[in-house]
Amino acid sequence: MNQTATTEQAGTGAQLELVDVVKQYAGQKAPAVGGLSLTVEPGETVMFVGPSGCGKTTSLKMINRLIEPDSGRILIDGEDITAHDPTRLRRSIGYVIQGGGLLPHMTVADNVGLVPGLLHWERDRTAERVDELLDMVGLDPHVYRDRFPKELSGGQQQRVGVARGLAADPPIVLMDEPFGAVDPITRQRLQDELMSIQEELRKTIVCVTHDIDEAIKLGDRILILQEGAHIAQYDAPETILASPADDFVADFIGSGSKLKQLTLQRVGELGLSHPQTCRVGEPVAEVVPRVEAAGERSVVVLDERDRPREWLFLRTLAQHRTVPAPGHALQTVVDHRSTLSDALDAMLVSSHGGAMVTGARDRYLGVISYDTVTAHIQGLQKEAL
Ligand SMILES: Nc1ncnc2c1ncn2[C@@H]1O[C@H](COP(=O)(O)OP(=O)(O)OP(=O)(O)O)[C@@H](O)[C@H]1O
Repeated sequence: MNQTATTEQAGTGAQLELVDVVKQYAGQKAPAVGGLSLTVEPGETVMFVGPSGCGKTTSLKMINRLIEPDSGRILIDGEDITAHDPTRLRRSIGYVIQGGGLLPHMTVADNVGLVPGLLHWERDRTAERVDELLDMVGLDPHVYRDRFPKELSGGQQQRVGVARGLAADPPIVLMDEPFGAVDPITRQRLQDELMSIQEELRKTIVCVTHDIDEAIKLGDRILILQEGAHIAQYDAPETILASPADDFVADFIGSGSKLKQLTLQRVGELGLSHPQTCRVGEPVAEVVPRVEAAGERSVVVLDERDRPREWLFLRTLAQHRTVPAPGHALQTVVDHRSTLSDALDAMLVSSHGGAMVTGARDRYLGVISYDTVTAHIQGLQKEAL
């Protein structure tokens, strides 16, 4: 394990239980949430999906009492939190919203350190935690901690929002359409990052989304709700795809569920190849013979923290004396927990017929080739016949 992960290892998730929770807004004929009961196990990620207005957000916000339930009980590790002081409760549950919800007049560090500050953490401890979290969500603390939200891209703001939700190491994190406001490629990167963070932290995460593919990708279980927050199905994605409980669920997940298997299959489950690598700053005169001796025409460039920075043809590399550090962001990198459909997207912009694959903290693991993915898809298609 890496050196910065020590403080989070204790922070595993708590069990969350809703028992017959009801909410009816004034002036509404029927309850928005008409008696919802469910259990989320410690460390589990549960995705809430369902048609617009079915009560997803209301259900989520009752968990941290941003909305007060009319009746029912909400238990964290068996303890009824409806009796708790709501402000204290909200500090103990992480909350991530669309766009990040950052306070514009506060720096990135102050935004992330907000809840630790309210909990009276020592300043040094907060500062250390802020840097650790920025690093975890893929933002270099030295570059970003003193910036203001308006100096960040939408994806970066959302990353800060995720860091803020995790700052006080809460056992439960609620997310409301966390990646709804960013473009598809950024969204995919953020989803990948969340998966690798979750692999490390095992928080209990409840996340509302409109996107069934996102639910399939991120969820250990998916809660499909009908109007009034009535449960249509609550199961693992594989089960929902293979055996939808009824026509409502079948319609909701849509056609092409074989294709959705692609959304389920992870890059890390297929074989990776291991082409030659080199380091930023290494003399090109040493790299080229090594790569040529291996019979290869290109080389993966890693930085000092083992992160892939570039995938270069030798003819391009030969124009330099030392291996250069590219300034641009890479499109052809996928997390090992990314889905095959994400990998295919990344490969479409690659001239190497593949994508570089990373593990925890963006460390390089190997390369997945277009041929491996297409052979796998053909296998799936044969099985489906
Ligand atoms: N403050 C409110 N006052 C009155 N009715 C409300 C209020 N908030 C939500 N509702 C109603 O309660 C029902 C559930 O709303 P909720 O926002 O929980 O649904 P949702 O599934 O999250 O919807 P969406 O997917 O569109 O965000 C809807 O009929 C909505 O119109």
